[in-house]
Amino acid sequence: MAALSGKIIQNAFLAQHRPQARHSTRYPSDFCALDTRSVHSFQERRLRLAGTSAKWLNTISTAWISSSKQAYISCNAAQGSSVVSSSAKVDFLKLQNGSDIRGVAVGGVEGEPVNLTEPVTEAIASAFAAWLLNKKKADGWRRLRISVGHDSRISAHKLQDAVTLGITTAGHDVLQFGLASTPAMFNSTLTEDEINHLPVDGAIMITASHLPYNRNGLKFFTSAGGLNKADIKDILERASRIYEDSSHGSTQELEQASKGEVSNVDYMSIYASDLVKAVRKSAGNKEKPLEGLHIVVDAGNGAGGFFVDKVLKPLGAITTGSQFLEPDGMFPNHIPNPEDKTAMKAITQAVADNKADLGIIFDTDVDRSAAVDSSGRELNRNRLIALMSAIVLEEHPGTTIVTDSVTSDGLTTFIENKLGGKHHRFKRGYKNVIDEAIRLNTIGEESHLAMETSGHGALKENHWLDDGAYLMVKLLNKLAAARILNPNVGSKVLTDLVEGLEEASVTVEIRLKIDQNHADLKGGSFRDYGEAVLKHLENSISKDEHLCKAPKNYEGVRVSGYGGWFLLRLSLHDPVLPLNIEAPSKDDAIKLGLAVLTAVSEFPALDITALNKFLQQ
Ligand SMILES: O=P(O)(O)OC[C@H]1O[C@H](O)[C@H](O)[C@@H](O)[C@@H]1O
Repeated sequence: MAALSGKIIQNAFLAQHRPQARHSTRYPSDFCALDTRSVHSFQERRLRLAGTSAKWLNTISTAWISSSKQAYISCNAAQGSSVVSSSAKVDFLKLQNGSDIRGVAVGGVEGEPVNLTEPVTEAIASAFAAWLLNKKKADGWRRLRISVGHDSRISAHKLQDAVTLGITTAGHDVLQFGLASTPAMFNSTLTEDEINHLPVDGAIMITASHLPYNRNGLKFFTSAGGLNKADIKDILERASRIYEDSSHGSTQELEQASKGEVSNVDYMSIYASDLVKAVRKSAGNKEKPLEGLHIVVDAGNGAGGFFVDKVLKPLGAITTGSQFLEPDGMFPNHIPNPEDKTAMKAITQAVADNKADLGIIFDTDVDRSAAVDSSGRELNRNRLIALMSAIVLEEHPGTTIVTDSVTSDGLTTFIENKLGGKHHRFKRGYKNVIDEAIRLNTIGEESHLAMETSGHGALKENHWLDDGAYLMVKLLNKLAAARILNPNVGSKVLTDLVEGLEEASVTVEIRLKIDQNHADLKGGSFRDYGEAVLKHLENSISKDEHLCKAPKNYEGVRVSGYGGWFLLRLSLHDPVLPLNIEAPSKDDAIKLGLAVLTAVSEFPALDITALNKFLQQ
């Protein structure tokens, strides 16, 4: 292993810039105009590349980004990364966000310095290749094929170039997919297609999901699924060593550098055609099973626009009124997030304006989704889980549905009493939920669906891939099958499936921040502090006769009372204690909130302003 990663490290700083020369015509030739004969350290060479990228980004900005304000920010973006000094110390581990990598890729936002620079990204990509090679060491040294895709962010192209460089200089080949969805990237590790050199050994998606325009990140996949936290830590540690060691390159090493090839593949067409096939199959192989059905899509200017041209239209659906399909990394219309109220309002409005039968909304990288029925009823959060549970339980009676921790009591009753399934309410985090469903199957408890209220959902039949487009395809399958029997049915088929789901009239999430610099932490971590808050809350609850701790709970403190419930837990990533409350009335919600307030106000490092505000409303 040491020798293997040594080889990668060596190759990584033997960077030459040939891959750019092979890029598609999208790249202006001056982008590759680097003097590869002169010898520079790994970081210096990458800084020169960053400068060149700035020029390139300016050149393409009018095509890539529509408004002048956006073009200005894109220039800023490149400048932000090019000012990083080659001697700057980089804390790679700070870029870890659970099982993803996230950072600031665009400068200009106060207090948010760029930390996901091109040299850093390049080192991470080299490290992923080294990690992947190590995983496949049974095969011996060989050239890997890695697919690279990105969402619509304004830093997408410069990071794509950095990733490509990191992989090719390590001697491996890159398949560039361009604008792609996260699930499609995973899928490319499974697709059998010799002509397009598929499947790939690994895939990298450049995305920061719904986060603001200045962020970006990386997600990694192998055919076994998304990498876990430990893998990401391993990759970041390798990347740090690659970055640090880079100043030791020599002329001779540069001469010997092995370089991978770069090719462009229209993978989204391949991936989308599988979705089309799935819907046709559920409608007895009818060519246009959605003919006459009006479906509007809101891609939020992310990567989901393909769903209209490559999925819905071939299936015969009418898609007029679909909106925000064109990629725009400034997200000028709304945050591409099916949990966001403004985003849901936008798609609901589009359904109403167009008198559509169904609305579909995706997040930026299409691993999450939600729907709206023809009456404007939102099918997201608990309702979407209920709907998917109804579909999956028809196919697999009695199966266990694994969800995140903030799902409602009403959902449990619905799954268990109405649908005859089992609800396993686990932890927050899509990876946690998916891994738990996989674990249940390995210990003999059948589970076919893992879903979060955030709109992440994965099915066993789809390789446990959390794919927002596939979730919507499951809804389309249902519609297509129903229309075989009655060509006039619309989204009522779906709405009827969630009939009987009890919903609280008050649903709120309040996020309580922990001040990490507060003296009350006594030098300890925010996690320790948060745990202490939770312990204290648990004790105080046990003395309150109106409240009852949930008998089974996997994170935080979940309590029933006053006809509703609350959950206080530690955020997966941030120094925050999110508090979810659901209650039949505002009065009941306030009673639950007050029970929390009484316990947590003894912790001065906890900012309870948001809770007080809710209680005083
Ligand atoms: O714990 P929180 O701060 O609420 O964040 C929880 C969320 O974190 C990430 O965004 C994960 O991708 C989600 O799957 C998860 O739901």
